[in-house]
Amino acid sequence: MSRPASPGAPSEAHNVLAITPFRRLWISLVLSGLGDWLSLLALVSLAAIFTADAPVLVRYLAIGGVLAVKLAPSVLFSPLVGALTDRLDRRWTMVAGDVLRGLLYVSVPVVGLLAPGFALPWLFIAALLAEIVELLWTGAKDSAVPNLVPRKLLGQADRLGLFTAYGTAPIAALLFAGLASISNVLGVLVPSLASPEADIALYLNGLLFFVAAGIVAGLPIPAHRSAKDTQSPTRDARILPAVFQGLRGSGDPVLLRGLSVGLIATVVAVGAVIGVGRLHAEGLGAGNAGFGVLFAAVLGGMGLGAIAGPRVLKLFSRRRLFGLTAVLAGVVLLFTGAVGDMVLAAVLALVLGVVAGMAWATALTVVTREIEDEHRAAVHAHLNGAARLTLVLSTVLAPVAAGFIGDRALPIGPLTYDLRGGAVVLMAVGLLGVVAAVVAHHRVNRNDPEAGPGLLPELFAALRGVEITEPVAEDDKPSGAFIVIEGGEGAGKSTQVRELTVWLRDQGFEVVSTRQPGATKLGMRLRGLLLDRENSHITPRAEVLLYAADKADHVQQEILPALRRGAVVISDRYTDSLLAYQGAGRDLAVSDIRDISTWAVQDLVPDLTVLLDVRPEEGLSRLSGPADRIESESAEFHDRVRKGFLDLARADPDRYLVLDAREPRERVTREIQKRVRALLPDPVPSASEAVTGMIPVIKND
Ligand SMILES: Nc1ncnc2c1ncn2[C@@H]1O[C@H](COP(=O)(O)OP(=O)(O)OP(=O)(O)O)[C@@H](O)[C@H]1O
Ligand SMILES: Cc1cn([C@H]2C[C@H](O)[C@@H](COP(=O)(O)O)O2)c(=O)[nH]c1=O
Repeated sequence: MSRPASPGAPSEAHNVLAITPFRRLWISLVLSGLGDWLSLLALVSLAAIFTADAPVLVRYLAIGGVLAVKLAPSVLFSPLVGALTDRLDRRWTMVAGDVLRGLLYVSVPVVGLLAPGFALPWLFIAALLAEIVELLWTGAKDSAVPNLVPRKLLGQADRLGLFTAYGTAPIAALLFAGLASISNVLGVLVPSLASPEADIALYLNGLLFFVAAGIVAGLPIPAHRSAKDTQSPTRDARILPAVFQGLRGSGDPVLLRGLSVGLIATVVAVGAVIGVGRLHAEGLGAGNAGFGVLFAAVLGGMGLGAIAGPRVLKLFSRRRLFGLTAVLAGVVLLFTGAVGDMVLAAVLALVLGVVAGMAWATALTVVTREIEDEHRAAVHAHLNGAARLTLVLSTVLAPVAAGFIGDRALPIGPLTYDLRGGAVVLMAVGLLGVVAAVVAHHRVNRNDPEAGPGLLPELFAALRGVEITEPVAEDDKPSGAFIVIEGGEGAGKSTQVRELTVWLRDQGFEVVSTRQPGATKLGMRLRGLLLDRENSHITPRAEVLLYAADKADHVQQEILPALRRGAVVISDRYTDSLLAYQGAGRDLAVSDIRDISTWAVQDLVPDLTVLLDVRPEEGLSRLSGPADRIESESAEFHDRVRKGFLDLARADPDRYLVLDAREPRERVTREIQKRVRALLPDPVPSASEAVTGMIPVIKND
């Protein structure tokens, strides 16, 4: 008799933390994550303390140097160590990595005590060595995870890993601020400590790493990667190629560039606070404790913003929300630099973190909703890489810039204003961030399918929880062009929608390619219902209404807004499918269905309908995969549908282009281009087909 698997068995678990070995690994990751962030804060503070009597330029350069040594290697070199760590024993690499890092961090205050003259150089050497060790440790950890977690839970483990890596930052910062605020007591209790808060933080750090090593030593991690091992998704992709290739790969480069610029602006704002935070807090009279609070505020705020982002203002366009939060981040940073009060600066840093986190989460929502499946992974990698790279650069360069600006006293009449380098950097980055975010906002919102009539009315309505619906005024005729590709199953509609979209975009037109059913959120659900073969019980009238509901939502939410902006909308199927499939195919009165569909689509008639005509047997034979509910209808049904389409075209020949879909697809494409060229308000000259830089504008007549 077979025994059921125990609830803790990896293959049975639904929550990755229910797997005991992974849970233990995770605890060790929390400890080493805390240690890592604590070491960053302590080393930056020590660099400031060791250079306390030096000119401000030297102090800022020392801080910039510590940040560069701590942050740059993991972003730039982590993909390179993957191959090396595959050859090392993973468990012992992690154990040795934790022990070595612990020893290196503990050595910094010890050397400071024994050889004060060598304290600063050793701080850099120890930090660099610890980062090199961390690279190997991370490689081993990434390839250990798939051994402890079944493949289906790797995504969950990856998300938890990311959450742990960043979530420990504000906790470590608060811990550091706590230690700093009792530094006087610590100094009295342990008089041998040169800089009590930083020294204690580094000793604590060592302890955290040693405990983490002890936990990992007991984990059942096979020594080497085996052929069947899945690679953990946490392993870093190469950042630079991801940044540049992702930018090229998207179907909507204007949107992607806008998202990149806006995100970079917010990330640079956060990096600037971290980079100049230590000496800025000192200028505000708060020292190490103030630095810890600023750090915790900005990174903790980011976490809160990232969680809150998808939940706030649900009725407000995500693209607009992204633009607004990016602009707000710049404005808040400007004030963070300008205020001369530590408490206010900390509150503003928290707000900055929240809006930056919201901008990040909102950008991801836009990508998930609007970037085509085949480009999405590349776009995610691009945004991730660009954000990490700019975070490191801005964190390192902000203190360098502040050092060169220096601290000055500006005489203003009888008063003097203390202008500190850190504050100037924060204000300048804030100002530049506002400009960059405004540009990003314009780019991202150029083709927003969700946007209401005006930003402020939409924002106020969303704040009140009311959705704004735009009435179609008589004189508010859409100015774009609406092209529909119709036909039976497998006629080549999607192929031709794709070709036409690329061709028109190359000519500089704004193109929205879409389909029925399934373009909106509701539409996707309806599509699932309508095409599921299990739903054989759907009655013909209900079917008409479900398809009509998809059309109503689609026209209101996507097609009309795009046409009003002047875009060319290309839809794979539209109302003629309803008339042909449900009217002719199901044998319902076509006139009834026409009334329902005209009402649903607010009388919107395409400027051109291309009918790709093919015998149903031939069209269906082109399709791969199991037939859906409609495809698996009888041959007679599909014959009636084909006849229904041809009857519609015959009744309105001016609006239709009927093409033989058995022709080679390139010829079909050329015929469609010929007809579309004549239709567009500013026709594309035949000679310009190879010219991609030309941007004809669709004008209002
Ligand atoms: N003119 C053509 N001649 C031969 N095959 C074609 C032609 N056009 C498209 N195809 C192929 O037929 C298959 C179906 O094409 P496509 O997905 O574009 O059809 P469709 O009409 O959108 O299908 P569906 O009814 O499922 O939406 C694809 O494999 C495509 O490559
Ligand atoms: C719009 C519309 C569609 N149908 C049918 C036609 C197809 O079988 C499916 C849609 O899937 P495809 O990917 O476009 O092939 O739905 C319909 O019966 N009525 C309609 O209005």
